[in-house]
Amino acid sequence: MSTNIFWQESPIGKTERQKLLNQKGCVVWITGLSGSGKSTLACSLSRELYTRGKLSYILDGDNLRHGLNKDLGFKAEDRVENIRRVGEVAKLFADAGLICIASLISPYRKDRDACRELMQGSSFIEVYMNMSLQLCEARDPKGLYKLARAGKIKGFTGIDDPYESPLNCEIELKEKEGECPSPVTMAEEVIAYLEAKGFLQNQ
Ligand SMILES: Nc1ncnc2c1ncn2[C@@H]1O[C@H](COP(=O)(O)OS(=O)(=O)O)[C@@H](OP(=O)(O)O)[C@H]1O
Ligand SMILES: Nc1ncnc2c1ncn2[C@@H]1O[C@H](COP(=O)(O)OP(=O)(O)O)[C@@H](O)[C@H]1O
Repeated sequence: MSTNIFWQESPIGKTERQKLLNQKGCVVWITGLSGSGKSTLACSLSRELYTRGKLSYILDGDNLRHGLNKDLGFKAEDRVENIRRVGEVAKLFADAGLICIASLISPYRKDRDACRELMQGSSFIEVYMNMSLQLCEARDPKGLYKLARAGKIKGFTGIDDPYESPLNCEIELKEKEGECPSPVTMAEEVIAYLEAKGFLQNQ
C-alpha cells in the first residue's frame, strides 16, 4: 500500500505510438476451458495480424505462470490475483499501442469484468471459446483432464472447479454441428471484428 506517489507524465503518449504503428491499442481477451483452443487461436490471430503488418503480443496464462505469476496456484484467490495482474499488464501493452492477446481460462466473470473496466471505451474485446467439456476432455493434450478425473488434480476447471461463461462477450466461437471451425477461420472472425471497429488503422 504505497502512499505519497504521483503520476509521471510521458512526452510521447498512446496517440503518438498508435500513429507510429498505424493501429489502435486494445485487449483481445480469450476465455474458455482448458483445451478449448485459446492458445491455438491466440497464435493464429497473432500470425494473421503479423502478415497484415499489425503488431500484437500474446499473454498466455500457462506461460505467465512460469514467471510473473509463478507464485500463484489454482485456489480461487490465486486465480483472482492471476487475472488481476494480467489485466494490468494487458492494459500496459494496449497503452503501448499493441493488440494485446490475453489467453487465460479466467473462469470468474467478476474478474474478467474488472479487466474490462480497466480499459477505455470498447477496447476490451472478450472472446469466448464456447467448446463443450466433452470436446475439451476428448482433446486433453496435456493429460490433465485424465488426472483430474482420477482425483490426482484437485480443483480442475470444468471438473471440480467452476467456469462462469460470459453474458455479454463481443465474440463467441463455438462448435457447429459437432465440428470446431479451424483456427484460421476463428482468427479471421476476430480480425473482421477488429477491422470493423477501426483497431487496424489509425486514420
Ligand atoms: N486446477 C487447474 N485448473 C485449470 N487449469 C490448470 C489447473 N492446474 C493446471 N492447469 C494448467 O494451467 C493452465 C491455466 O492457467 P490460467 O492462468 O489460464 O488459469 S486461470 O485463468 O487462473 O484459471 C491450463 O492451461 P490451458 O490448458 O492452456 O488452459 C492448464 O494447463
Ligand atoms: N480450431 C481447432 N480445431 C481443431 N483442433 C484444435 C483447434 N484449436 C485447438 N485445437 C487443438 O486442441 C488442443 C487444445 O488447444 P489449446 O490451444 O492448447 O487450448 P487451450 O489453450 O484452451 O488449453 C490442442 O491439441 C490443439 O491442437
